[in-house]
Amino acid sequence: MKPEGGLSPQILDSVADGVFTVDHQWKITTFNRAAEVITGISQKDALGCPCRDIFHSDICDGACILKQSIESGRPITNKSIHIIKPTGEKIPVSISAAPLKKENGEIIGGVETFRDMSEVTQLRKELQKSYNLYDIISKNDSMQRLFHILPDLAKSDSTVLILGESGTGKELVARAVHNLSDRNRKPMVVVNCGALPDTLLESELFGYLAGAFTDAKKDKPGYFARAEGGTIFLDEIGDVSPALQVKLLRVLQERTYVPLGGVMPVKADVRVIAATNKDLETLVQEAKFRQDLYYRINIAQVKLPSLQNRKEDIPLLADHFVRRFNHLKGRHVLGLAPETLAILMKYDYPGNIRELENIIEYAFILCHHGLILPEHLPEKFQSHPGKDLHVTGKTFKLAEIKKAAVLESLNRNNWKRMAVCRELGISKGTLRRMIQEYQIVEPESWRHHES
Ligand SMILES: Nc1ncnc2c1ncn2[C@@H]1O[C@H](COP(=O)(O)OP(=O)(O)OP(=O)(O)O)[C@@H](O)[C@H]1O
Repeated sequence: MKPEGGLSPQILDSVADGVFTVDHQWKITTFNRAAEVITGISQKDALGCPCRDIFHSDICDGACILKQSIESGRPITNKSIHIIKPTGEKIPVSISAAPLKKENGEIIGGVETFRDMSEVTQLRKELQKSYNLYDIISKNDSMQRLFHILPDLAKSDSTVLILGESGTGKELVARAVHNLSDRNRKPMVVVNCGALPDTLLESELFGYLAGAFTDAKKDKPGYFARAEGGTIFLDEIGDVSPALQVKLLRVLQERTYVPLGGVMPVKADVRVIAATNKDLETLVQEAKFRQDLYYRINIAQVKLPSLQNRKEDIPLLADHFVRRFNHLKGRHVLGLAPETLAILMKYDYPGNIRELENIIEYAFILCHHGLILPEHLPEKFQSHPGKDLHVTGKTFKLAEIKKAAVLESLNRNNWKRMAVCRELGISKGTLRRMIQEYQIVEPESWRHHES
């Protein structure tokens, strides 16, 4: 029998993709052979069931693509989601949805096709393994070369100098060198040399003995002592004063240092990794950085490219941060919508990877499930603030987006306003003003609840 909407079961069964149709009550009216194979549910059991009972997908609550397509009257293609089989197995699928129309144009339900992506996902995972070394993610050529040499560099025990703009992953690379080295059972101590005044930095690095100064009641070990047997990471080495540079040179040359207030040198079995976002050669020419120290630390040099120069990494890194924040915040955000990725690919990232990470963290404030859309990005990406935004072909006003975010959060949190403020990161006063401005009315059913 040919179901309403004109889809012939014989033709559908010869299609390799899963196909099903639903009526206005989301009850399944067609379910082809491939759908049976992918879901593990027979056509007999599926027909007449609400589609969410069959697919248990991560978008059934809230971000249903089929619903969006039926409501907008437009097809939606190639969205990646997961469905859950009766065995509990989670299957990655790529889905497309379209409204199902009668010949007179009346919408009578929807049709969805889905493709099993398990094999592709497995292959992608294997490929991604080669794009990942101790949480450093990159497919960029120069980074791939770095991945290749890093294990040998780590084992060599020599001093490493890491150069790169702020936020390019210098500390991450230092950690990988430490973890890949034979010192990995001992600590890696991180020192931000630019953050402390000179005298304090010296006592923090080398420690002091009781009586070294008025407040020194007892001996205090410094960072070098704490890193004994392990690694010290001297970040912002370009900011160290000339006086302290002499003392660092001594540690590197003689492997000893003298704590403040002491006379006897103490042995230091510590590997030094230094990093800077400054141009050390220029500092040497300007006599602001000692040449002999520069030669001592510049034995093995690692240069990290800016994100601007490895834009091919943006999709990988964005995916990585989505996974990380899903894990940290217990969410099920699916990833970036193609139009969001297009916006992020065009941006310059003066703050490099740290800035991309912050952008994704911000998007998690507004996006709770489904895909990260352009309106979830920080204000600077909203191309015409106050004017219309174009999202997936539909036109929204910025105010409409904010209203939708507030309304969605109120409903999600059962109109508990404190919870909404926490979720959206706004004050109670701001929420009150937004409710008034957007004329949001609390439904009758919640009035008697505490808010
Ligand atoms: N290649 C990468 N893959 C995954 N995450 C990265 C990568 N590079 C940097 N990050 C992340 O970006 C953030 C900044 O990295 P990191 O602190 O290592 O940069 P940095 O160059 O040391 O910055 P600064 O010079 O400001 O100290 C961290 O959260 C780090 O985990």
